[in-house]
Amino acid sequence: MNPLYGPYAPSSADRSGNPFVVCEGVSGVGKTTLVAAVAKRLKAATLHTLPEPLNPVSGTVNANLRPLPQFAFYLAGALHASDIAREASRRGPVIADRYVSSVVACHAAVHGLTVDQVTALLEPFRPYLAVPDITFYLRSSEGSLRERMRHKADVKQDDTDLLAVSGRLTSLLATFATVAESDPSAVVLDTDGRTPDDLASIVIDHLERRRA
Ligand SMILES: Nc1ncnc2c1ncn2[C@@H]1O[C@H](COP(=O)(O)OP(=O)(O)O)[C@@H](O)[C@H]1O
Ligand SMILES: Cc1cn([C@H]2C[C@H](O)[C@@H](COP(=O)(O)OP(=O)(O)O)O2)c(=O)[nH]c1=O
Repeated sequence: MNPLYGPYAPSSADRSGNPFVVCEGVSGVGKTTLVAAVAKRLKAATLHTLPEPLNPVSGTVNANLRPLPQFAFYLAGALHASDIAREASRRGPVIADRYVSSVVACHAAVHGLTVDQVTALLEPFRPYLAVPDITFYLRSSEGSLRERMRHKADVKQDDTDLLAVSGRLTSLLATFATVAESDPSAVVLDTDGRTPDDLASIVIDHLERRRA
């Protein structure tokens, strides 16, 4: 029996037709910039996975917890992000900078797990997780990524590791691709040679076509 009832049940989602949009991809690919550009044009609420109050302790958690408790920590972030998304989508569109796909893809890549194993662990919590209408998986060449990373604000240990730890970028690209393949909301967005504004127009076009 599904144990997510009573106090464990998700709050009712009266989204009034407001879209829940997600941007995914590796660090430095341009998620935060695109989320800000789309939010400005759509007057959408934004959220980030990991949300507050968990976000500031992620470095300590990554450094000190073994893989399973680390997963539980990021899962808590996704569950809380779902609550934030449900609440905000009562009032208007919502766009998220990372969400459940990042939890699966990052955790699998960092700990050398398969996407299937991490997905199985997540499965009992699915009924609680708000379902995105559309998830943009941002991609870029390694050259563009290195260039963007040089200018990125607030670079953390995971960001440095992405390009410094041997095989990390390759495995993250692979886990994101695997997650995208089984995501019915997935749209792959190539970002090379496109400005944040170009990309925001593409995102908004997709949303308008979905509504039509
Ligand atoms: N489409 C783009 N073309 C060129 N540079 C970009 C683009 N999108 C973002 N950037 C730049 O790349 C860097 C990383 O972007 P950011 O949005 O912080 O990435 P993420 O949130 O995916 O880590 C920033 O300096 C940003 O200005
Ligand atoms: C959401 C999530 C992020 N991460 C990692 C990915 C990022 O390298 C790092 C910080 O994410 P984030 O703050 O979104 O930074 P960025 O702007 O670099 O995308 O945390 C995980 O390892 N597991 C997760 O579940």
